[in-house]
Amino acid sequence: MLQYFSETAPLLLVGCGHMGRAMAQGWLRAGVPADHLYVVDPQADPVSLPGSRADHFVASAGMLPRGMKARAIVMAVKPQVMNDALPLMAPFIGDDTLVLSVAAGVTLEQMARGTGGEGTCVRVMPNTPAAIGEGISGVTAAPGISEVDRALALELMDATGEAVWIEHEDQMDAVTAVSGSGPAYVFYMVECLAAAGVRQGLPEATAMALARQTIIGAGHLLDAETDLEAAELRRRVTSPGGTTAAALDVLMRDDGLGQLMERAVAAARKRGQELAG
Ligand SMILES: NC(=O)C1=CN([C@@H]2O[C@H](COP(=O)(O)OP(=O)(O)OC[C@H]3O[C@@H](n4cnc5c(N)ncnc54)[C@H](OP(=O)(O)O)[C@@H]3O)[C@@H](O)[C@H]2O)C=CC1
Ligand SMILES: O=C(O)[C@@H]1CCC=N1
Repeated sequence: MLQYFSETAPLLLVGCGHMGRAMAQGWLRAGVPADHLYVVDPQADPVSLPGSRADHFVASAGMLPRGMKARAIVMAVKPQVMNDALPLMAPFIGDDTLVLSVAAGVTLEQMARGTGGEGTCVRVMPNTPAAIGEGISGVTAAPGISEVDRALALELMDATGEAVWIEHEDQMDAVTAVSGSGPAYVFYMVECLAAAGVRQGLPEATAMALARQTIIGAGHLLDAETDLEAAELRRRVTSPGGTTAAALDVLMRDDGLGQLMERAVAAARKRGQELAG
């Protein structure tokens, strides 16, 4: 990825909140030199991004070096401010510039309107485990994107974990609902499991320690056992007639977790569609 950027054709991050910072950490870890990374954010706090250059953090686009054309601009602002934020980037978009948006719901068409049709738009849906190189992103663009730009978009997101190309943009709201929002479902699972432990008589701290490490350990096991499906790992916990079977009888019934997850993911996807503007 190093070959794509330079001081005069840098990587420009717009919005360095939870998601923007998580990605920038991944890029710096992947070897993007701090000299080749600029950040625009009203909060502009380089301390939050170790390894970055303080003088490359600016509070507004107007404070970026004049005449600079970015090789890639990654828009990580809220969907609701995208229509205002995109036109401000126009001076930094050249023929060669890739404009990526990670905003839920924001479509390629909306991006093209915001950039005035300049540059090449790419829509991405990452997730926050990107901060530790364990993210997964869905990436899509109009069919005419060049091989080089497609490779750059995938490499940018690969640097934060894995990246998968999504052929049809209309699947991006489903990607958002599964993997973009997904980490929150897992963290809520920790909260619910701990709360259930407390209800069964465990001290709060003990219940949280048990729930937390159970999710961490299960995730690592899933990662380590690459040949085994999640369903097989589940079966290996489940002794016939045992305790897990009793719990799964509750979770797997018709109105159980499967149905609840289906409704939750459908709600997230619908909200993504509503955020398009
Ligand atoms: N959080 C997540 O897990 C994921 C988020 N996303 C997407 O990432 C985007 C950002 O979300 P998230 O990081 O959670 O939000 P945050 O609010 O944490 O970060 C957004 C940042 O952008 C700043 N900002 C606002 N306007 C501008 C502007 N015009 N120029 C530059 N910076 C600006 C905000 O500053 P201020 O606070 O002062 O407004 C804030 O620091 C959203 O579009 C979301 O859909 C995608 C996948 C996962
Ligand atoms: O909640 C949201 O809208 C964003 C998009 C995916 C995760 N967070």
